[in-house]
Amino acid sequence: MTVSLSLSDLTIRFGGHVAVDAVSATFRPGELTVIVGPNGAGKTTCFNLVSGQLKPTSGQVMLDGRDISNWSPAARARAGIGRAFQLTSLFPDLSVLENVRLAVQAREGQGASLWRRARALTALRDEALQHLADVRLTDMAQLPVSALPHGDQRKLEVALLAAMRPRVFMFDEPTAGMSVDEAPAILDLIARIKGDPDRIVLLVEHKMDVVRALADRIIVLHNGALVADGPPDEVMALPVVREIYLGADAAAPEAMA
Ligand SMILES: Nc1ncnc2c1ncn2[C@@H]1O[C@H](COP(=O)(O)OP(=O)(O)OP(=O)(O)O)[C@@H](O)[C@H]1O
Repeated sequence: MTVSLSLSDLTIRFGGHVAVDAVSATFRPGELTVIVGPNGAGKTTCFNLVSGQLKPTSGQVMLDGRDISNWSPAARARAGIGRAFQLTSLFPDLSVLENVRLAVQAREGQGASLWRRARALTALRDEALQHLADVRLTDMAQLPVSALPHGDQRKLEVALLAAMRPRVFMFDEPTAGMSVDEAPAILDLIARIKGDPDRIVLLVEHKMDVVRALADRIIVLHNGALVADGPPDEVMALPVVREIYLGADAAAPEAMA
């Protein structure tokens, strides 16, 4: 079934503060949408509402035509909404490869008979190795997760997400804290994922070079509200967006980099 995801008047209040304010948007498969906005604009809160860490005060998150606004994060993950794992939820003493293999196995489920499962172990391992190769972590496969440097931990988070094969991929600043040498591994993988016509990809990102490289569409949040939504060139040229990023004396668009 083709995946569909939409937000309808999505709103959350924390006391008197409206962190996400009546946001409506429909996301299309085969499209990568970047959510941008200044610090405190509501980007991460919006992600939390989609992945289930938060429930809206009003409005809906709709997946495949069903209102999932009050579903748990686990139920949403089973329905295909995938957000990068926090490494704290992994098995830190197991190897990098074992962790990815377990993620692939979890996706495949436990239905097969014992001998078929035994035969499938090689296939699971091969797929896990491929996910590691995709984020250029092959050399780290045998290390315990706890021994990975920060940048490699971020890569592993993405490899684990890819192993789950979600229908909606959610990346929250996936290259934050990475060196310039490390980031391309992640960006190349996201570029490949967004080429899949059956996946929706959502990205929260501050770095404008990453936004430019990957975005099919940009949504701008400001004070919790959606103030712009459309193709990157059009959105970045809008006076309201230039004002948010640059102040009233908006200069050339390059200054947004
Ligand atoms: N659990 C919470 N309780 C109270 N206020 C919250 C909570 N979570 C977020 N907020 C507030 O909601 C607003 C939006 O925060 P959010 O983290 O979503 O912004 P953001 O756009 O992701 O910012 P950044 O780019 O700095 O990560 C902020 O004013 C924040 O302080």
